[in-house]
Amino acid sequence: MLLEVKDIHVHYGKIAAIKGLSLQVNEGEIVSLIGANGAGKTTTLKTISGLRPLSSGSIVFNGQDISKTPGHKRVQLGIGQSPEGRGVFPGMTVQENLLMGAYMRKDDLSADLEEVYGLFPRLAERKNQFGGTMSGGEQQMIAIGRALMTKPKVLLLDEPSMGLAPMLIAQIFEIIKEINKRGTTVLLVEQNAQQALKLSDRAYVLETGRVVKSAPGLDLLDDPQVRAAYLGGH
Ligand SMILES: Nc1ncnc2c1ncn2[C@@H]1O[C@H](COP(=O)(O)OP(=O)(O)OP(=O)(O)O)[C@@H](O)[C@H]1O
Repeated sequence: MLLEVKDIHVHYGKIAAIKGLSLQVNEGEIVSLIGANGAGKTTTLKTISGLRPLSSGSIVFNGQDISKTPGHKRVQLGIGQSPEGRGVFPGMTVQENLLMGAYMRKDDLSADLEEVYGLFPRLAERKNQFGGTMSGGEQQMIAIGRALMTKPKVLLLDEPSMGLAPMLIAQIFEIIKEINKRGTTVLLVEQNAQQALKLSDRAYVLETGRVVKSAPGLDLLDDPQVRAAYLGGH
C-alpha cells in the first residue's frame, strides 16, 4: 500500500471538517473522492499534503508515518499536489511556473520538463508567456505540470476539471489517465463524478467528513444511491 489514511479527524477552529475518515491508495491506482460541497474532499487532500494539521489519526506514506512531517518534506517523499484554484504565479512565465515545482530538486530537470511539455504541447508552445495571461484550462495544465515536476509517487489533484469547457474536461481526464499509465499513482477529487468514476480503479464517497461508501469506480457508477445523489439521477 502506498498511502494509508487512518481514522483522521481535522478541525477548522472548533468546527470538525473530517470526522474519522480512513482510506487507502495502492501503488499504480487512480482513486477518487466524490461527495457534495463541503463533504471534506479538499480538506482530506490538504491534510495528506500537510497543509492542514491532524487533530487525531495518522497518515502512513510508503511505510513511513508522516502525520507530523511538514508539507515540504512530504513533497520530497513523493506527495505532489495540484491545488484547487490552481495557484499559478501570474507574473512568471509558463516555464518558470513549472520550474517552481522543482525548486527543491538539485538534479537535471530537462528530461522532466520535456515530459511535461510532451503531455501538454500547449504549454510547450507558450513556455515564455506569463502564467497570468493563460486561459483557465491552460492554467490547470500548468498546475498539474508543476506538481509533476516534483516527480511525485502520488499526485493529488483537486478538481482538475473545474471551470473547464466540456472538450477540455475530456482532455484533462485523458491526460490524467496517461500520467497514471506512465507510473504515477493518482488521488483525485472531483465534482464531475461521472467522469471521475469512469477513470478510477476505486472511489470513496464522502458525506460530512466521513466515508459512507467505497467500491470500484465502475460499481459506483451503477449504484442507484450514488446515481441519485451525485450523477443527477441519470
Ligand atoms: N478555511 C476554513 N475555515 C473554516 N471552515 C472551513 C475552511 N475550509 C473548509 N471548511 C469547512 O470544512 C468542511 C469541508 O470543506 P471542504 O472544502 O474540505 O469540502 P469539499 O468536499 O472539498 O467541498 P467543495 O466540493 O465545495 O470544494 C466544510 O464544512 C467547510 O465549510
